[in-house]
Amino acid sequence: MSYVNINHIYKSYGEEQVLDNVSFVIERGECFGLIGPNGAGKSTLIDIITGLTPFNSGNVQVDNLNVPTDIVTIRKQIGLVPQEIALMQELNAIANLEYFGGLYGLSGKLLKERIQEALEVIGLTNHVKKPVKTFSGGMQRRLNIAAGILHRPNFLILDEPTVGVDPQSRNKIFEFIKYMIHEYGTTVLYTSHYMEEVEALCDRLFILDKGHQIGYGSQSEIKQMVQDNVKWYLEIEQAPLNFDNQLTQKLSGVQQVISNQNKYHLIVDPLEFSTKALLNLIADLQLELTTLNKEELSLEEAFLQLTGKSLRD
Ligand SMILES: Nc1ncnc2c1ncn2[C@@H]1O[C@H](COP(=O)(O)OP(=O)(O)OP(=O)(O)O)[C@@H](O)[C@H]1O
Repeated sequence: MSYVNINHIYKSYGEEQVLDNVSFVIERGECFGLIGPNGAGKSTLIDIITGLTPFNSGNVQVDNLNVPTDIVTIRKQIGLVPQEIALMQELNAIANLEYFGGLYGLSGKLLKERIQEALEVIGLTNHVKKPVKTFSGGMQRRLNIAAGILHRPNFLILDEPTVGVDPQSRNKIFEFIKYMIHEYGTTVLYTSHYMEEVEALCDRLFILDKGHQIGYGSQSEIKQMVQDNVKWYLEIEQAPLNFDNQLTQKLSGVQQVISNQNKYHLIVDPLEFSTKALLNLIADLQLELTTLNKEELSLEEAFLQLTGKSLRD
């Protein structure tokens, strides 16, 4: 059942078209990934959904309510965890959460209970008395998240929640997201530049680049969009140092080589690439091939194929 409907959204800042006919649906209770290179328009879209930025045309609905007309009711359902840490550095964790809980209209016993639960699910119960300025980056990120869930939102929007956090804090954040979905049926919109995170958390996703839809659907649907690209994995005993270059220069259709010691991943265009030519090259160089397998592209590889490798300003 759809929970968020984004229909034909256009948004410009002056001359710049920042969102160009963007449409997608987020199902109730799913973790939906919104990914794209820098400047793609992800934060602008989040600002539109949360009623912080107007749009030029199209319509946005959350739980059958319209943005911006019904934004006051919609906001009660939303927990927004912004990219920037929004905490009062001189105050401790409890005082910060009391402040944010107050903004959501919580008080007394209920507020105390919600603060305790938020601290537990995000793993901060042992650090409640120290001022936030003494917290590590990961602890601050986790407290930032706790502040966004005190009112038990149906719809949790996490804008790059793992920037600058260590793997332990990142795992805790992942556990927390799964807990919210499992325990409360929360719908999650998750943006990140880390493809392996989106791969692990999100069943469906939308890829945005310079305001345009590049891909939309399940992970396997996205990977099928680049089915023209195939990945081969090979292991070679004692390969020469320049073997990477030989693979790209001497074989046609090799688009990318990722190597680590004697292990090589080749992304190739199957219309041009020939395994026979690869085997001939290995034989000519008198190398010993120990493994050769065809592999599925990772989400990151599919993303790079779809959005290209040119740097964004
Ligand atoms: N308030 C604003 N005024 C003018 N242009 C803006 C404004 N906010 C964003 N933009 C422009 O809109 C485009 C999309 O920006 P946005 O921040 O939405 O992208 P993003 O995908 O969130 O990027 P990042 O991954 O770097 O956070 C960029 O070109 C940006 O410069």
